[in-house]
Order: sequence, then C-alpha cells, then structure tokens
Amino acid sequence: MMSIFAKDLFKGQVALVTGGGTGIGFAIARTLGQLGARVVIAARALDKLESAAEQLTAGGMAVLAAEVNIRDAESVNALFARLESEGWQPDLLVNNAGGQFTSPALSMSPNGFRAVVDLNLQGTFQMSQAFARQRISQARPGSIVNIVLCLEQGIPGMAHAAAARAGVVNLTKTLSWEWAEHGIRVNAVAPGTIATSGLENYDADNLQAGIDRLPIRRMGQSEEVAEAVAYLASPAASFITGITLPLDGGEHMTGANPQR
Ligand SMILES: CCCCCCCCC/C=C/C(=O)SCCNC(=O)CCNC(=O)[C@H](O)C(C)(C)COP(=O)(O)OP(=O)(O)OC[C@H]1O[C@@H](n2cnc3c(N)ncnc32)[C@H](O)[C@@H]1OP(=O)(O)O
Ligand SMILES: NC(=O)C1=CN([C@@H]2O[C@H](COP(=O)(O)OP(=O)(O)OC[C@H]3O[C@@H](n4cnc5c(N)ncnc54)[C@H](OP(=O)(O)O)[C@@H]3O)[C@@H](O)[C@H]2O)C=CC1
Repeated sequence: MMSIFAKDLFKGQVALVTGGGTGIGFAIARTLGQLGARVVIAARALDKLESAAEQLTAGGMAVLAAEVNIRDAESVNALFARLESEGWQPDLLVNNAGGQFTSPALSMSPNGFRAVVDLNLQGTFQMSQAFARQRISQARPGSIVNIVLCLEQGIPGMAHAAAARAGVVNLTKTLSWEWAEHGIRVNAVAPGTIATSGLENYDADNLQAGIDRLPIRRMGQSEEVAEAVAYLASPAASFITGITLPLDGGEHMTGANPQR
C-alpha cells in the first residue's frame, strides 16, 4: 500500500504495539517502523513475536519483541520498567491486543464474560495508565491509539466484547480530558471486519452475509487500519483527541448482525 506519509515521520520515536506480532498489530508495527519509529511488539507468545520481529528487522526496521500479558498489572509494569532500562521507552502506544469468543449472551458464564472484559477493557486501561505515568513523570508528551470494534449497532453474539469496547470508547474520551494538560492525546480506531487469521474462529457464512450488506462490499485490510493509526499518532492529528474513528466500509450504519 502506498503511504501518504513522510518516510521519517516517526524518526526518533519509539512505538509500542500490543499484539504486534500478528494480524492488524503486525501491520501497524510495520507501518510505524517504515515511517521511522523504533517499534516494540508485545504480547504473550514470545515465539510468534520473535519471528515477526525477524521479518521486520529483515526489512530494515529496529524492532524489539517483548513478552507481556496485558491482563496482568505486574506484567504490564515490568514491561514498562524493562523498556525504560533498555532505552526503548515508548512515545506512542497502540493498544491493539484484544479479542473474544462468540456466544449468545444467555450462555455466557460469569468467568467467560469477565475474561473478555478483563482483556479488552482492564488490559487497555492498565497499559494506558503505565504509559501515561512514565510520560508524565518525565514531562514528555505522547499519543495513545486504541483499537476497538465497530459497535454502534450493538454486536449480537459478542455481548462481552461489545460492552468492553464501549468502555474503551468512553475511556478514550475520559483519558483525553485527564491527560491533555500533559501533552498526551488519546484516540481510537473502530475497525469493521478486517481480513486476518483472527477471523478463523468466526463462521465464514455469517461474516460474508455481514459484508454483503456493507456500502463498501469487502473486508478491510490490516494496512488500512495501520494508515489510520499512523495519522492519529502523528503530528498531523495534533488537534484531535478523544475520538473514535470508524474504519469499517460503512458497518457503523449496517451493524454487525448479518442475520437481520
Ligand atoms: C457473532 C457474529 C459476529 C459477526 C461479526 C464479527 C466480526 C468480528 C470482528 C472481530 C474480530 C476479532 O476480534 S479477531 C481477534 C480474535 N482473537 C482473539 O479473540 C484472541 C484472543 N481471545 C482470547 O484469548 C479468548 O477468547 C479469551 C476468552 C478472551 C481469553 O481466554 P482465556 O485463555 O483467558 O480464557 P479461558 O481461561 O480459556 O476461559 C475463560 C472463560 O471464558 C470461557 N471461554 C473461552 N473461550 C470460549 C469459547 N470459545 N466459547 C465459550 N466460552 C469460552 C471459558 O469457558 C472460561 O469460562 P468458564 O468455563 O466459566 O471458567
Ligand atoms: N480482524 C477483525 O476483523 C477485527 C479485529 N479487531 C481487533 O483488532 C485487534 C487485533 O485483531 P487481529 O489482528 O484480527 O487478531 P489477532 O488474534 O491476530 O490479534 C490479537 C493479538 O492480541 C494478542 N493478545 C491477546 N491476549 C493478550 C494478552 N492477554 N496480553 C497481550 N497480548 C494479547 C495476541 O497475541 P498473544 O496471543 O501472543 O498474546 C494477538 O497478537 C484485536 O483487539 C481485535 O479484537 C477489531 C475489529 C475487527
């Protein structure tokens, strides 16, 4: 994909991308790296991260693979301490890690609901707080971009994720107020259906039915999400904070319920 951005847009900056070893996160890491950032990709499975880092490094980027479980506050704090001591302290944070399983709400166990909220909402908060504490203690500005979901029409079959991501949308607004005085902008991107291996667990016919209803009748590409993240993280968006940008081929109008 041709980039509209200057090649050295993020030169001198470090970007931390959670879930950066796979799918959308990998595309975000690659785009920010191509635009000059040093990139930390962080998730639970170190083997996947290391092979992703190898690919990016082979493309000439400076990349660090770092283990973290965003659900675990101690793991999050250990990551930020490590990055500071090793000279990879992030200027930009992309909260991309997340996910869920599909289930009718009536069948969800309390633990299943909690696990998804914990990952998507609590995890995003813990990462954002650790990032902001580090930036603010050193009087440095920063930018956070949260990856959420297209949820404007509700998401039947994903009550836990819809509720958690709606929480992140409002967290985005609230933190943008609280941290603006420290030069930290907080925004979000809400992707619709994006072609990644993460979709393997979803019913293909169901997905296709949803796509057939879209104004732009196709899945999105990870690179299209990455370009939006680059824009929101960059100085081109210096007067934008607290927003959630739909990136969904129009799914915010049709909803993610292909059966109706
Ligand atoms: C609809 C049309 C849309 C159509 C539109 C769809 C558009 C899709 C757009 C979105 C795409 C993506 O997000 S793609 C990204 C996909 N990637 C992912 O989802 C990966 C991340 N997901 C996960 O890690 C897991 O799903 C998650 C549950 C969050 C975390 O797992 P954990 O290992 O912590 O959890 P576990 O310990 O295994 O389980 C915790 C509880 O969750 C329950 N649980 C876990 N998986 C379960 C499952 N498949 N079905 C039922 N219940 C499950 C367990 O039974 C436990 O409850 P008890 O038994 O009671 O203890
Ligand atoms: N594909 C799509 O259509 C859409 C995706 N999204 C969202 O975009 C994001 C990326 O999804 P996608 O690339 O498709 O799917 P992936 O399954 O490839 O991405 C999920 C990433 O999150 C990481 N992750 C999961 N749990 C944790 C954890 N506890 N701590 C740290 N990292 C974790 C995973 O790595 P590991 O397992 O190694 O920890 C993985 O790299 C997700 O938040 C997803 O919900 C939103 C809308 C649509």
